[in-house]
Amino acid sequence: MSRLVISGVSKSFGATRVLDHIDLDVPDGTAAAVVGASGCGKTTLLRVIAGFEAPDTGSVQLGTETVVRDNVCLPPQRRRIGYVAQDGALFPHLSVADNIAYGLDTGLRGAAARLRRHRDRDRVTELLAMVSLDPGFADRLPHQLSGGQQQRVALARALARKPALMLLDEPFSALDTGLRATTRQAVAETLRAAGMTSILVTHDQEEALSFAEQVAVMRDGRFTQVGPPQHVYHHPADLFTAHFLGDCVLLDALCEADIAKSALGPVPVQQHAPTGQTTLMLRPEQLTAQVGTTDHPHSGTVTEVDFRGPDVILTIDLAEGAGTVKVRRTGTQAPARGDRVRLTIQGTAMAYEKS
Ligand SMILES: Nc1ncnc2c1ncn2[C@@H]1O[C@H](COP(=O)(O)OP(=O)(O)OP(=O)(O)O)[C@@H](O)[C@H]1O
Repeated sequence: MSRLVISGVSKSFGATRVLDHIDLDVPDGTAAAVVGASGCGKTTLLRVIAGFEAPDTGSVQLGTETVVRDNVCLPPQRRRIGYVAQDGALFPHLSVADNIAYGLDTGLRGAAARLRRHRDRDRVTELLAMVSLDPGFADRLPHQLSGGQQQRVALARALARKPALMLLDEPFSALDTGLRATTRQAVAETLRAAGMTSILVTHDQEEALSFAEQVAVMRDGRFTQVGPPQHVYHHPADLFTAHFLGDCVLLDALCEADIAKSALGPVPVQQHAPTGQTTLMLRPEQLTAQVGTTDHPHSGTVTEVDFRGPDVILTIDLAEGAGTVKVRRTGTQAPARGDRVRLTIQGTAMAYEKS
């Protein structure tokens, strides 16, 4: 069992509070992603879990073991936790096999260690297979691998100790877009196949949403929201979280009995939404723009077409100066600049009290 439960963890450096009452429950064998802007405290949280920093207050429980509470603080090497850093941190002078075998090291040195590593060769091959690397990579040096391959070796090294929990600190951020997505998928599959509990720290919302069963959005050392990716994306707790997780369409709306009336007509909103003047939030893919209707009340004019490959983002000026909205459309047969379009909303919107 390797459920991770973090309760009331706070940490200050001098007068600056970097973690402020953090609670997180990661069920056994699942992945959580902590996403937030640079400097919000993500790495510090991982360092507290790993044992490189002691929190001022709070507790960390891994499986049946309390690794931090009050005066108890297990040293990192006794925590059964693997850590993969942003740059992989492989030893440049050691081969791939020796880098991985280092993770298997039991403290033996010299000839005994060499003998041990030789015996561990089979395990190295097994670990390379786990991270989808050919056994032929074993004798290469890290600089003879691509960035994505290096990160897989780093993961294999961390897996070698069979940790109960894997911590991943922005492990894909140095990779270019294509490699990033494939490496992320490979790592997620490896961890899933191993049934390992994990936490990924990232500043990339798409990465967080695709990687984990649970996403925690961090702002200034606090979680603004923790929940399944689809829920936090479609029902963000506040406008900060909404903006952080993706593009937003914002409209003024009058809200009553969980229906909001805006320039685009009435739309259902979340249960127990605020009443009166609100700010309405939709995702751009919730709007459809149909060309050719000129006199419909919920129409507008396309003023910008931002081509992004698989889709385009249309900027549309609403009729009667009611504002501007952004609409996501597939790239084929998208409206052109100057087209008049009729707008309709799909699904439920989120209404927030006007700030
Ligand atoms: N040992 C330390 N001593 C003093 N301040 C620190 C220390 N470690 C981190 N900080 C500060 O704590 C804050 C949070 O740092 P942290 O590295 O946790 O942020 P982060 O969200 O991981 O950022 P990034 O995405 O840029 O890595 C920062 O303002 C940082 O300068």
